[in-house]
Amino acid sequence: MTTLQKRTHGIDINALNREEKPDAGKIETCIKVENLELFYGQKQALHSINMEMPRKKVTAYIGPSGCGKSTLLRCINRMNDLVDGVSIRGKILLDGDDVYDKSVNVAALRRRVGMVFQKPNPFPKTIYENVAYGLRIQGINDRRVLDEVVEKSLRGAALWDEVKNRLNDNALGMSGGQQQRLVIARAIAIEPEVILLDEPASALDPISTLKIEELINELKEQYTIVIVTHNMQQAARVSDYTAFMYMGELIEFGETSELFTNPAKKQTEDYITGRYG
Ligand SMILES: Nc1ncnc2c1ncn2[C@@H]1O[C@H](COP(=O)(O)OP(=O)(O)OP(=O)(O)O)[C@@H](O)[C@H]1O
Repeated sequence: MTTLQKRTHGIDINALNREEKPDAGKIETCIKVENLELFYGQKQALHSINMEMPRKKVTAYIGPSGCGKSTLLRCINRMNDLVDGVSIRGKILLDGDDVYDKSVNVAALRRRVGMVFQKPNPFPKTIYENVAYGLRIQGINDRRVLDEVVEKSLRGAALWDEVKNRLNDNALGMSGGQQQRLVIARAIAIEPEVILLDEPASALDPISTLKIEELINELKEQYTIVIVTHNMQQAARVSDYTAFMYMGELIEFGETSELFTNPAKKQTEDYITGRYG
């Protein structure tokens, strides 16, 4: 083991040296970021970001507080459009089409790119209606269709067995970890292509965190996942690719196993070995 590996703060390097490299097989780009710059008013929060996130893989954004991780994540489904005074230059291509193109229907984009936030945000409705919500607003009210989607989505979010006998209970009565999986079920019910997770486990206890991490591992069979996390161990455990950001710049992007064991940049090494951040 190299000195660097010893210093990577408990990150299980052996787990990273997976036999199956993420690049085994064909890698297709799902999301391509080209020269992306973002300003909050006069303040520049993202500086010429370029990266390609592979399809059906997990990409993690890491970096110290305020480096722009959430800002970059929120560009992918244009959540930043809702912030006053934001201006954005550059492109984000989803399957080759620029999400910032004038012709893009933002509601349709957000159906393709679901999002889960740090704090679970179920609606004050039943468990069933939380999951059915996205279909209902598309005008789908056929009970058989809804039943099927609700069950499939709750199974997909590893929650079905825990809630199948209480689907009509209010979702606000669930534990935080269950609520977060419910919100993931709500996101997958409308069959998005991409799921954005903004620190999805930071408000949860260790067991719920583990469940979310296992779930992420299962979800990448079907979805392209981008996750913001403060927790480097979590990035190392759940992601195939990692982007290290610092002060609005993308410092390094690559396979997680490579970035954590053999970072190309001194700044990345300093961060993952805990010298700053
Ligand atoms: N709505 C906003 N208006 C103005 N400035 C903002 C806004 N949101 C974020 N910023 C600023 O943009 C920069 C990047 O913030 P962002 O939240 O993207 O960073 P982050 O890496 O996700 O941080 P954290 O890990 O603390 O959540 C920070 O300087 C922040 O203060």
